[in-house]
Amino acid sequence: MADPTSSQAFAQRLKALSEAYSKRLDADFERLQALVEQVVEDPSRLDSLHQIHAVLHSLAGSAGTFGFERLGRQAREYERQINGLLKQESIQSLPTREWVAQLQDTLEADKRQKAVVGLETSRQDDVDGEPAIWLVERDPMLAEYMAQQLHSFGFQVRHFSDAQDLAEVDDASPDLLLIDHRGTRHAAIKTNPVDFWLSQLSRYSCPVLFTGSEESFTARLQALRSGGQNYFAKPLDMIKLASHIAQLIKTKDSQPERVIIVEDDVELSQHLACVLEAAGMQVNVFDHPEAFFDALNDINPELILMDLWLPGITGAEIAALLGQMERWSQLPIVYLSAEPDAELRGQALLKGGDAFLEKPIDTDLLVSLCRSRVVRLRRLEQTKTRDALTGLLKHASIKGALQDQWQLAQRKPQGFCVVMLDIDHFKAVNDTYGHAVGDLVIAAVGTLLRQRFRSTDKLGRYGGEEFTLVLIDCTADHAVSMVNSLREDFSAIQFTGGGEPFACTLSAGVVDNQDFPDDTAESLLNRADQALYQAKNSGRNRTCLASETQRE
Ligand SMILES: Nc1nc2c(ncn2[C@@H]2O[C@H](COP(=O)(O)OP(=O)(O)OP(=O)(O)O)[C@@H](O)[C@H]2O)c(=O)[nH]1
Repeated sequence: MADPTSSQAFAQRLKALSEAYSKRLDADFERLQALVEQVVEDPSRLDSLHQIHAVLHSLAGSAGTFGFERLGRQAREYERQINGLLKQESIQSLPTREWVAQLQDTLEADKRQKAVVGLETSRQDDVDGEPAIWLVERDPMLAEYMAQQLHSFGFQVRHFSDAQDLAEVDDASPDLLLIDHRGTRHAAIKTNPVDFWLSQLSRYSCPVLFTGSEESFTARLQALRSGGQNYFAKPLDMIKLASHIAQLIKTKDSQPERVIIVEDDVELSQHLACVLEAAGMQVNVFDHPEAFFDALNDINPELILMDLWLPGITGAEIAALLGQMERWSQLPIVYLSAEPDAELRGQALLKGGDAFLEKPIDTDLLVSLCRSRVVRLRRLEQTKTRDALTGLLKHASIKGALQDQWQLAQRKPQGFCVVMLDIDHFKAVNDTYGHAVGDLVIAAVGTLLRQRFRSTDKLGRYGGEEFTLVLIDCTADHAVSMVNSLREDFSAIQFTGGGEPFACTLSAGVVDNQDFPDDTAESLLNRADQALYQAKNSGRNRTCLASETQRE
């Protein structure tokens, strides 16, 4: 583990933030105490009860995020009880002084054993080109905390303390909006929050995530109806949130859908290709099946649009042949047909295809059908090939991806690099802070990798705390510099376990396929591994290049 003092600026900032929040808690408690006294003296003071509710609501939302988890939970429970009283508009069972005393005790206990399991960072500098998140959060301290943490994953955060400030900004260019569902003083938020957000957000085309203080079905449904792609209840798990954001934002850089059209009407296929390419897809057209079968591996299609009647063969027969090949058996196939015979259509579907698109083809329908089928296929692939903790390719998949890349480079010379990465002294992280904190560290590597590299690169979790990258079209110099920048970012991330901040480092071994033209995929991987061990043996927290050490 890196010496935590190496991130002094961060530690100071974190400490200042934590102290400021503690002060705010003291002020909240004073206020709570005064309000409770008012209600005890005069039980008809519904206004005071409303204010108690507001203080508890704010505590419930923010305390957990700053590490006062039990305090947050207790405040949430009292908030729930007051909600019940407010609904009845009567103060039968008063919020007693005991509540405040209990909250105070919990606060002291949380302070004594502040077991923050979270992630903070010292990374402060804005970098051009980093995805921009616009954050609407009325609690300035929570906003600063969130911004700081998201920054470590390479996001620029612009903070708005109220949705109305957001409305005053002329451009609407964030990559993602992260909004507290109650993040405005506007009166409409109380009466019709869904309509309020729909009208506020109509000019944005980026993904929207909502945060909120309640974890309930209603809160989630409201966020969904307000245009949110997801909802995160406070206290926020910043690693999950950052990982989710990284996935959503990645779509900017995501690969085009790979579509094959098999159609003997050349004008029609060119027209369809033109429409799909204009929608950003990558299209290959074939007018006879042999060439199509030969090209499958290289194109690696995600959808086939198939004419039902081709010279000498039917589209349904091609679908049946594909179904027999393990690699292509799940590939979505859409028949292009003007076939009116329902029985024939039914038989074609039984042989393999998934759907029919009527000729003449409605181009809007064509685009949305292709897109939705590919999205579904990618999701399915994701669950089969991706490691749940990191979202990276699993062991067998990254090895398969390396093999595919190596084969491609045999046919069409292309430079690529293989990188083996390993977290330094990771056993000590597990031993000191527990397996759950270790998992967070592994997950953070996954998120950083997905954030830092292109979608064309292959990123995998080789096993445990070891990662394999296949960087396409990449020279050794470029790979080393990217890995070094990744290592630097990672070492700036400040984790905390058992209340104690700590940082981790990475070691890496890199090999360039062009330095070893006679190597197999397996031996390239071994060379990267040997280079990694050289990095470990020469002090860790560094990158070694195989060509420097192993050229025979
Ligand atoms: N938390 C967690 N730990 C894991 C996981 N997979 C493997 N590990 C642990 O990772 C640790 C790897 O430790 P070692 O191989 O000894 O290496 P190291 O401590 O990182 O030391 P160096 O690599 O030499 O710097 C072992 O303690 C494993 O139990 C996982 O999914 N989660």
